Amino acid sequence: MENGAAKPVIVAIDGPSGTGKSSTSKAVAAQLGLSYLDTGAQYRAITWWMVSNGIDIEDPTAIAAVAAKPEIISGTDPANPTISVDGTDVAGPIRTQEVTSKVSAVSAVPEVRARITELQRTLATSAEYGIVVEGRDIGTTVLPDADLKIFLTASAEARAARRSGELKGADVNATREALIKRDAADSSRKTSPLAKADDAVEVDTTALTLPQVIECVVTLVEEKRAAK
Ligand SMILES: Nc1ncnc2c1ncn2[C@@H]1O[C@H](COP(=O)(O)OP(=O)(O)OP(=O)(O)O)[C@@H](O)[C@H]1O
Ligand SMILES: Nc1ccn([C@H]2C[C@H](O)[C@@H](COP(=O)(O)O)O2)c(=O)n1
Repeated sequence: MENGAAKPVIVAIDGPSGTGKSSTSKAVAAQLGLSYLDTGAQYRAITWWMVSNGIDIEDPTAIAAVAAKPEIISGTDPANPTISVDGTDVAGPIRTQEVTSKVSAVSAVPEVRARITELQRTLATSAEYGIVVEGRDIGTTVLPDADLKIFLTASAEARAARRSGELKGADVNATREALIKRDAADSSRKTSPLAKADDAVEVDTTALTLPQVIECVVTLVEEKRAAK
């Protein structure tokens, strides 16, 4: 891994669920010696905390009132990304069906977004060699001055097939409907919705293998680095 005197590079990778953001971002960051931040994990972590503390997920005012309480810490090593809430490792619990079904409602609350956005900007600006940050609003809101913005897409069918393979035997149609529902909620919220930045490079991953997507993004990052 060669970092030399390279200037830090900030890469924003956004897109709907199951388009390959986490797999691609982690691999690109590892290959180029950059930090990695999974912002979805942060929204899942705060959702897990709300559920664990009996906060009514249907009540945005109740969520807003306690949004500042949990201490969320993200580890940004792409070889070992971590996430903790008030000192507890929540990497497993944040992936449950319950958290997945509630995360869109919690992440739509402006006070939650303001809190998490601040954490994301702090991590991005402190990454010594640069960082790959993946999510839904990174290129549009969190890091509008990112050196490179990528927007990954894929057909709902391809995304559902990938997820069902991951969940071993999950029904593809039910998975597809759940993905579509979550994307619709994330795209239609008022504050900082899932959206492609005007200056993002769109990469349709439907017919690409994961190594092909990684290679494509690594090439784009290297071009940006060379031009810095
Ligand atoms: N191009 C690809 N071809 C085949 N499978 C892929 C491809 N990209 C990612 N995958 C697989 O699809 C699944 C979902 O990928 P990943 O978790 O990276 O997506 P994501 O966009 O981060 O999803 P989410 O937003 O829901 O967290 C994983 O099992 C991953 O290995
Ligand atoms: N920048 C982000 C990242 C994530 N979210 C919300 C919306 C997603 O449905 C949820 C979980 O993300 P995932 O783990 O599936 O990538 O978190 C967001 O609003 N903004």
